[in-house]
Amino acid sequence: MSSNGFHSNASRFANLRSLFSMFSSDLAIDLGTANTLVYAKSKGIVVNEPSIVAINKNTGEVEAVGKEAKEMLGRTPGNIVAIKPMKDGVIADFKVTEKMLNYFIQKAHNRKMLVHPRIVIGVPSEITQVEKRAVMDSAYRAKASEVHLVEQAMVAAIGAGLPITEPSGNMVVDIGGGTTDIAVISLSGIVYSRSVRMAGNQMDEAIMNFLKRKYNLLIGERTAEQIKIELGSAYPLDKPITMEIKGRNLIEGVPKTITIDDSEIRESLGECVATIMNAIRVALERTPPELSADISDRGIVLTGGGAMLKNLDKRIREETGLPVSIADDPLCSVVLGTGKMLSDFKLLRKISIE
Ligand SMILES: Nc1ncnc2c1ncn2[C@@H]1O[C@H](COP(=O)(O)OP(=O)(O)OP(=O)(O)O)[C@@H](O)[C@H]1O
Repeated sequence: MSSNGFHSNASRFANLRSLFSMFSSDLAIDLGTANTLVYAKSKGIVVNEPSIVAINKNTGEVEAVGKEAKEMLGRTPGNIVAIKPMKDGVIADFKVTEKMLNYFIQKAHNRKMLVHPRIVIGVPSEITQVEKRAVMDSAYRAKASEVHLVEQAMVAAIGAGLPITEPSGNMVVDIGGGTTDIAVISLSGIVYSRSVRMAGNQMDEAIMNFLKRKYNLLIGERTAEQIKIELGSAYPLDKPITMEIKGRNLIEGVPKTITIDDSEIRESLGECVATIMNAIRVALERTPPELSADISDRGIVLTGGGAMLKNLDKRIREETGLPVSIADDPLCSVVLGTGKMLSDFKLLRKISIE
């Protein structure tokens, strides 16, 4: 063979290989109520943005997605609406979810139009058949070649590094934006799982309602979330903290600033935290005794953004008497666990829920 022939064969091979890798750029997605994260095989997390889309009402065109759209939340002019297409962990607005998914998939692939990835998506455990279909159809329409669904709590446990393939009990509580997913896992199987529609978003709403009721102060969603993150807690703090809050007085109709402390916000979150505590208690009651013994040794692992609510771990420890730990990177546990499935098809087949 001439050296030219060799070179052209070699370069053809290289082209084929790069074409193949382009087509095999599989993705793992945590399609969350609050945030969508995308993990690309061999690259890691390539998208981590709020699940928000800004749409121009006149043209129907997407104006912005993710971080840029979040900036617009509550500040849009009349012709633009900022939409959160996911509610309670599932699709509330099919069309907008599809647009968002399509945008993030293109972004993950640097806008190479020809890519048809296999996609693994983490969904809440109590998702209905109709909701499952909707998630899958959105991914297929966003040009996926294959779509697999996995339970968020299962992949959160994998992402948090729990030894889920061993014959011993592991308990994970994933507190996201729309749902809290609780699971007891052993031998790669879910022994018990429950998804309650009580998580970060409902905490934001509780703060908004509390300030409206007690101080006649109207605040936006973004401010409520900031208050929760800075001041919110589930158990008394060692050092009390206060915060200045700006909003609109409902009676006078003018901007107003008030100062509140952590105890008031803890009180406003009381019902939300109690609902999560109750779901954990029920999960512990329904766990078979052998696995209960494992859990009392290993404890409960918390994942999801809500796991970072101040002293939530302490509150769960106090009320259950069990060891409680927070995953190293709670906001990324689901996508990291889902990402691991891209190179472990045997485990994926076992845990896939379609
Ligand atoms: N430090 C913090 N304290 C309390 N809550 C927090 C903190 N940081 C983030 N959060 C909350 O975590 C939530 C987002 O968590 P996450 O990204 O895990 O949810 P998600 O996957 O989008 O939702 P879901 O799993 O319900 O679909 C938001 O409600 C956010 O306000």
